[in-house]
Amino acid sequence: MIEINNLSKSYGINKIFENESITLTNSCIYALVGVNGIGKSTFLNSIIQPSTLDKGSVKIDDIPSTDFTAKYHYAFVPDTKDMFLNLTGKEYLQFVSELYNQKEKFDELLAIYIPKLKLENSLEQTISSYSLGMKQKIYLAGAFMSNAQNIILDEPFNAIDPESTSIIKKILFDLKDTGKMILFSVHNLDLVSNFCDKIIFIDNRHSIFECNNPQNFDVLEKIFFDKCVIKK
Ligand SMILES: Nc1ncnc2c1ncn2[C@@H]1O[C@H](COP(=O)(O)OP(=O)(O)OP(=O)(O)O)[C@@H](O)[C@H]1O
Repeated sequence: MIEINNLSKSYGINKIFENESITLTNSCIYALVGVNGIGKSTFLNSIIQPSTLDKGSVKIDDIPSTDFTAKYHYAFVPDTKDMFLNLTGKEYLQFVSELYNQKEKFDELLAIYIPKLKLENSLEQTISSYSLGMKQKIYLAGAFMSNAQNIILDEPFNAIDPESTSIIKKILFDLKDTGKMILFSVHNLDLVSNFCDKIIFIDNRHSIFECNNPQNFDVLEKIFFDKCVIKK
């Protein structure tokens, strides 16, 4: 569970958020939606980097995000694909496993996620040699294998083919069923119209509002055009 209270954030004179509050509950998949440059990554970074907040507070599983132990309660995959390039895929996953104290379950989780993500033949290669989609999948595998309660993903479906998209959605569903909170940002409404439980919109005035997923692309698109698109 993640509670965000009175979040305010500006970059110089560019005000992104002012006094925004929202609570993200367990056993729920949230998609974060808004036009380019409105503040989706800024919102995600506000959760994981408390020092970047101008004002407000974040609690992760009731622990203030400023407390170091809060870090063990979430796994975050940023939108950059250039992390840990000199490690092999397996070394990266071992590193994440140790970080999150999941060493004992490493082999079991590896056997679950790696075949699903079709990374069996790449584990011994360095991440630098991976394609964009393979990099994305190894970072996602790390998040899944961390067993963190809250999974936060910036554009997880970028560079992912339709087959793997479907597999990753199924994995997220399964993780939700074990009680996890999942939050991800997305540009493509098609991807979420029949997938997540709730949509968090950042509207054209940088206000955050949440709604149940209407499970209908046309309805979702109408909300997006009415509320999120910046009118000239
Ligand atoms: N480090 C920074 N310094 C200055 N301005 C920034 C910085 N990071 C982001 N911004 C600005 O903040 C605004 C929100 O950026 P952010 O990356 O959060 O948007 P986004 O919704 O994730 O965009 P996109 O959909 O294009 O990925 C943009 O106007 C961006 O230019």
